Amino acid sequence: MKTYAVETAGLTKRFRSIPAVDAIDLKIPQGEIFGLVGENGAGKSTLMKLLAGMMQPSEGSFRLFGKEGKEDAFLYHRVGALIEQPGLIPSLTAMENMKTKALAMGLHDERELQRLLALCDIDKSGRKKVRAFSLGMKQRLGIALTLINDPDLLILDEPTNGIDPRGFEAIRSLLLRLNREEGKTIIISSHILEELSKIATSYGFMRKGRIIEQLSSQELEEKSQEYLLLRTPDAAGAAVLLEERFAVRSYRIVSASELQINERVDSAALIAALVKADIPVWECTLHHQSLEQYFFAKNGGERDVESAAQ
Ligand SMILES: Nc1ncnc2c1ncn2[C@@H]1O[C@H](COP(=O)(O)OP(=O)(O)OP(=O)(O)O)[C@@H](O)[C@H]1O
Repeated sequence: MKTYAVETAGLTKRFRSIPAVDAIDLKIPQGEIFGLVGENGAGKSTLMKLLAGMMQPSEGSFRLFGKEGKEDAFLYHRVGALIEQPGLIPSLTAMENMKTKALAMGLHDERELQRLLALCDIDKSGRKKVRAFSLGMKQRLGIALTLINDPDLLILDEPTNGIDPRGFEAIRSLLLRLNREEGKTIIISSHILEELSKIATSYGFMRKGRIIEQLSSQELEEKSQEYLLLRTPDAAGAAVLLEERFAVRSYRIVSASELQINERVDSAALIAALVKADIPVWECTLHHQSLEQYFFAKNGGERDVESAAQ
């Protein structure tokens, strides 16, 4: 049976009766890097705080690694969270910050702390105080702090926000290492899908407190690839021809007069074959949808429909 790191059922959090997280049913299998995507105010941080035990739900429940989240206090030792500010003490060094948190948790293994600092590439900062760190270094130290209790699930809220490309690359390779070599499940949020796409293995699109779509990186890749759009009065007939003559399986009948073809196909040969079969072709155009376009179609597109209806 598949083990889920996270399973939520109707998980809801309201602030003054307004839902910030609205009846979310979500399943995240163990071993994933789950990218939580959504615009500002979508409810990402609130969802993460609920899962990290930093907030109580108004309704609903969740399970972590198959156990009831809010009932099993021990379970939170399996979770490491970096939400909003990393909670660093600016007047201390990286190691002093690590020791302070470790002592508060009753842990004393200095060699392990040194290993974590090296893993997060922050071990060479020596006597430098945290206040002199770059944003990227602070975030990496923030991640090192979340690793002290060796959690199985890491919850990271926009850890790459405001970080330059080099800093981003360092965090990206760190997270991939934590996932692949140390087997950690990671939930990471961002409003920049392009960034997440370099890390995530699956995604949840969040809007107005709801998960509006959950899909794997492969599915997202397919949806954001090039496609051929065929406009014809007989989309169904064209689809049959496409399958029989061109062995194309990946297509979608968008409407009675539109066919989206997701596989590469010789468009000139296709048009010739359609015309020969008495299927008129009004238009045949190549389109490319970027990840960003896909994201905005999910967000802005639906908003436009709603506001037009109001
Ligand atoms: N403690 C709180 N009290 C009242 N309202 C809150 C509180 N925390 C969040 N909210 C509201 O809940 C909604 C979701 O906020 P949340 O911070 O979870 O979104 P987000 O997707 O993480 O956004 P951002 O990317 O800006 O952090 C927002 O409308 C926010 O104003």
